[in-house]
Amino acid sequence: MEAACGAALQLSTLITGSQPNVALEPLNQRGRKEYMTRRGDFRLKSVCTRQRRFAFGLLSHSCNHSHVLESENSYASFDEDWLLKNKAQEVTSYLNGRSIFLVGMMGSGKTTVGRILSEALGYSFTDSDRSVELAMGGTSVSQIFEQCGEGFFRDHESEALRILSLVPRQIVSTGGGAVVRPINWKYMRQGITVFLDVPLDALARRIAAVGTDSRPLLNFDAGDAYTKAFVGLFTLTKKRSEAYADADVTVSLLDIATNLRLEDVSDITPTVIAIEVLTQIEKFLGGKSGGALRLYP
Ligand SMILES: Nc1ncnc2c1ncn2[C@@H]1O[C@H](COP(=O)(O)OP(=O)(O)O)[C@@H](O)[C@H]1O
Ligand SMILES: O=C(O)C1=C[C@@H](OP(=O)(O)O)[C@@H](O)[C@H](O)C1
Repeated sequence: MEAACGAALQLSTLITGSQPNVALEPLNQRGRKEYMTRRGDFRLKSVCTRQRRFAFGLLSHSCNHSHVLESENSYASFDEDWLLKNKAQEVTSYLNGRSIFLVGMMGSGKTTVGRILSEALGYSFTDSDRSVELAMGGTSVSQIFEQCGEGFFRDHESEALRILSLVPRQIVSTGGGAVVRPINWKYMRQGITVFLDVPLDALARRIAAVGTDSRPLLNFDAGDAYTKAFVGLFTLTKKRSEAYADADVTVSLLDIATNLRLEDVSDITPTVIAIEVLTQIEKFLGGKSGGALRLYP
């Protein structure tokens, strides 16, 4: 590994992101939620297991369930995936091939949401951490930190982003610390930068669920997984919040939850977050900021 620390990056391996063929797996019990309007309010309710296709009263669905649309209560629901596809189609022309760089803290969903976006847009998906690992012959990020130090990892992360910035039509999930180096912004600004803003408590819960082993900056000796994650993320957030705010677009889970009248951001599915990413990008690029396919009023 000592030798590997000094080895030059194998640049050719850096741009081999996986292709957009990833199936969306439900992340919680609610899975594929459906959103219902009731006199303009949105409520979450599962009404039918088959595909529905309508939004806000513009009915065009293939489900015979009798309560999908009720004129008295103005019920209408739509399928998240259908909405995502339509939004992706709308945004494609505005993007004009530009890549999307997702930034945000560890656990903010850059990889999960990024894969969904790549599939919807027909873009390739690359995780910059995986690019660094590939360039280091498969050595994990944790091992690189342990054996070569954070500075070494950051140098290779910058090189990975430089190369990735040359490639159009891709979704890049960046490492949480990529925003701290100004040079990385130069690379990421070749595309559109999107900050996934997730409350600390939700981040810590997500990371605690999978453990801190693969995240060296959160892997302290003391405390349970949630406490380690929360304390580590809290410290890092203080140092990074200004940098994240430099992203072209911010997608705030708290804002989405407020608009959808959800009590807990954990109830927001990755697909809904992906839709909001596209909506905000469209707004940023001067599109019609939602138009007929808005997620909420
Ligand atoms: N919207 C979400 N709701 C619930 N869990 C999520 C959501 N997005 C991501 N997760 C989970 O959180 C963890 C971290 O997500 P990940 O996409 O790997 O984040 P990042 O790439 O930003 O570190 C994973 O276990 C993932 O399944
Ligand atoms: O926040 C950070 O400094 C880091 C985030 C990690 O990536 P994810 O954000 O994908 O977990 C990885 O790059 C490394 O452990 C450092």
